[in-house]
Amino acid sequence: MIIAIDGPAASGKGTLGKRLAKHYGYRHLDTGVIYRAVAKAMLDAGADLSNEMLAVSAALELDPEKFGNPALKTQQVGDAASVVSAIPKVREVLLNFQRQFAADPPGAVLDGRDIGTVICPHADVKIFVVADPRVRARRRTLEARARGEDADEAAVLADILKRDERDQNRPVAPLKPAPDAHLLDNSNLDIEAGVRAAIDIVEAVRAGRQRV
Ligand SMILES: Nc1ncnc2c1ncn2[C@@H]1O[C@H](COP(=O)(O)OP(=O)(O)O)[C@@H](O)[C@H]1O
Ligand SMILES: Nc1ccn([C@@H]2O[C@H](COP(=O)(O)OP(=O)(O)O)[C@@H](O)[C@H]2O)c(=O)n1
Repeated sequence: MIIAIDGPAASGKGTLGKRLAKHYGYRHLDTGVIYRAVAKAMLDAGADLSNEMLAVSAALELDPEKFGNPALKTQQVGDAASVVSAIPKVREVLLNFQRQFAADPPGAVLDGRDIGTVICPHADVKIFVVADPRVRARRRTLEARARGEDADEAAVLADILKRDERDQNRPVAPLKPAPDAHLLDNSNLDIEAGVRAAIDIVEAVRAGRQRV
C-alpha cells in the first residue's frame, strides 16, 4: 500500500507520515528533505539558487544517508528549497528515487507537495493536510525554539505564506490537492487526534475497497 500525504508548510505532514508508517509497519520518506538537501548544497557552494545546471548536478549527487542532517531543518534552507524545487529539471532528476522508494515492499508513506498528483498518482490513499497559517507558524516557531533557535513568530508566518505562494503558483508540480485526496484539517487537533483522523481515513478507504 502507498499512502500519499501532501500539504502546505508546517501543516503536520511529516509528523503524520512518520506515525502512519509506524502504525502500518511501512517505510516513510519526507520528500521535503530531498529538496532541502539540494538547496543546502547550493547554499554551501555559494551558488545562485536559480542556476539550473548547478542545481541539477547537486540533485544528481544527493546522498540519502545525509537526509537526517539537522541543518536541513532551518528556515533559510526551507526557503532556498522552495526556489530550487521550482526548477523542472531538478524535479525530473528526483522523480525516480521517490517512485522507487514508494514501490519497494512492504508499503510506503511519502509526504510532500506533489505526491498524490505527480509522484504517486495511483497511491492507495491520498491525504491533503491543511491548518490555519497562524497555527502552523506557532507550531513551527515552538519547534525552532525547542532546537535552540531564536525564532520570531511573525517572521515564521511570513516565511510560510511566501513559501506556500511560491509552491502553489509554480508551473511544474504545484502544491494542490489531488482530485481524489481526503482533506484533513489539523488546526484544532493535537498530534494524537490528527494521527487518529489520518488512520480513520486510511481504514475507510480500505473498507470501501473490500466492499467493492
Ligand atoms: N496536530 C498537531 N498539534 C500540535 N503540533 C503539531 C501537530 N502536528 C504537527 N505538529 C508540530 O508542528 C510542527 C510542524 O509539523 P511537521 O510534521 O514538521 O509539518 P510539515 O512536515 O508539514 O512541515 C512540528 O513541530 C510538529 O511537532
Ligand atoms: N514533494 C515536495 C516536497 C517539498 N518541496 C519543496 O521543498 C520545500 C521544503 O519542503 P518541506 O516539506 O521540508 O517544508 P515544510 O513543510 O516542512 O516546511 C517546499 O517549500 C517545497 O518548495 C517540493 O517542491 N515538493
